[in-house]
Amino acid sequence: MRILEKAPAKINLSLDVLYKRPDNFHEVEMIMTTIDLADHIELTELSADTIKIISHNRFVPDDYRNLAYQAAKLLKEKYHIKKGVSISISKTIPVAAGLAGGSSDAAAALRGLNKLWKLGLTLDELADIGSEIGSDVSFCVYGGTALATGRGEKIQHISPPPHCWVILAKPTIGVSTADVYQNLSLENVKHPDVKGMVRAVESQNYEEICSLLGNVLESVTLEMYPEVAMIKDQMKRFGADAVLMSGSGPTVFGLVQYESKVQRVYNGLRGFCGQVFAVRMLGDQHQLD
Ligand SMILES: C[C@](O)(CO)[C@H](O)COP(=O)(O)OP(=O)(O)OC[C@H]1O[C@@H](n2ccc(N)nc2=O)[C@H](O)[C@@H]1O
Ligand SMILES: Nc1ncnc2c1ncn2[C@@H]1O[C@H](COP(=O)(O)OP(=O)(O)OP(=O)(O)O)[C@@H](O)[C@H]1O
Repeated sequence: MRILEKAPAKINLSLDVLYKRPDNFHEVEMIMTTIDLADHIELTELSADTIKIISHNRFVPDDYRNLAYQAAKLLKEKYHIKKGVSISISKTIPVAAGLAGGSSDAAAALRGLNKLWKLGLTLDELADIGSEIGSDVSFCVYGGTALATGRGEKIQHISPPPHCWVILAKPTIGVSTADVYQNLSLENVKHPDVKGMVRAVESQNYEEICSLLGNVLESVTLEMYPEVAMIKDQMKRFGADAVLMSGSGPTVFGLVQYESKVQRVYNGLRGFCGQVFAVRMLGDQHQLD
C-alpha cells in the first residue's frame, strides 16, 4: 500500500512573543496560514521493522534527525506498530527558512501513517502527538488558518484570509530558530496587534491585513543577517502591498492583491535572491488533499 500526502508551507501573518517560560520556550501569540508551496510525501509499507527516509535534498537529514522519521517513530512506539515504513520526501519548501518545512513533513507523515496503519486517530489527536515533535507541527497537522498560542501548539481555527498572492524570497542562508529566540530581548519590542489581525482576517479586510503585518522576531534576524532587510526593501520597491519576514526567517514574504503586479515583484527579486516563489495563499483547512 502507498499513501501520498501534501505538506504545505506556512507563513506567520502576525507573531508576538509574550514572555520566556521556565521550560525555556517562549509563550507566543501568532496567526499562521498555509500557502500553495508544498513538499510531497510518499509512504510505502516495509516488511522489515525499520523507518527509511528517502530525500534527494542534501540539506535534509535522512536519519532520526528528520522530523518525519520522528513522527513515524513516535506513532510506532505509542501504538506498538511492528511494521516498517519508507518515507520519501520530495522537497520544494526551502530548508531552515521560517516556512515550517520540516514540521509540515512531520505532520504529513502523521496524517499518512494514520491511514497506512489504520489507527483511526482524529486530527486533534494527531496534532497533540505532533506537539511532541515541534511547536509548529500541531498547526501543520490541520493546515488552514489559525491563531496559535502556548508555545505554538494550542490551535484555534479562524476563517481563511482573502485571496491574494504571496511572493517569497529566501536568501542563501539558513537560520536557527533556537538562536533567534535566544537573541530576542523583550524590552522595547513593538508588539503586533494579533487580535486586530484576527479581526482583519475574519472580515476579509485585505488593506487592514497589510497594515497589521508584524513579527517580533524580525528585528533579531535582521540584526544577524542585514541581507534580509535588503530583500524587504527590494520587495517594497518592486510594488508588494506589504512585506514581512516569516517565522524566525530568513524568508521574506510580500502580499500582492492583483495578479497583474505579481510578475513585476517576482522578477525584481530574481537574481537578487537565492530562491524566489510566487504562490497563492491557501488558508483553507480543506485544501490539504
Ligand atoms: C518561529 C516559529 O516557526 C513560528 O511559527 C515557531 O515559533 C518555531 O517553531 P519550531 O521550529 O517548531 O520550534 P521547535 O522545534 O519547537 O523549537 C526550536 C527552538 O526554538 C525555541 N522556541 C520555539 C518555540 C517557542 N514558542 N519558543 C521557543 O523559545 C526553543 O529554543 C526551541 O528549542
Ligand atoms: N523533513 C525535513 N525537512 C527539512 N529539514 C528538516 C527535516 N527534518 C529535519 N530537518 C532539519 O530541521 C532544520 C530546520 O528545517 P526547517 O525547514 O523545518 O526549518 P524552518 O522552516 O525554519 O522551521 P520553522 O519555521 O518551523 O521554525 C533543518 O536544518 C534540517 O536539518
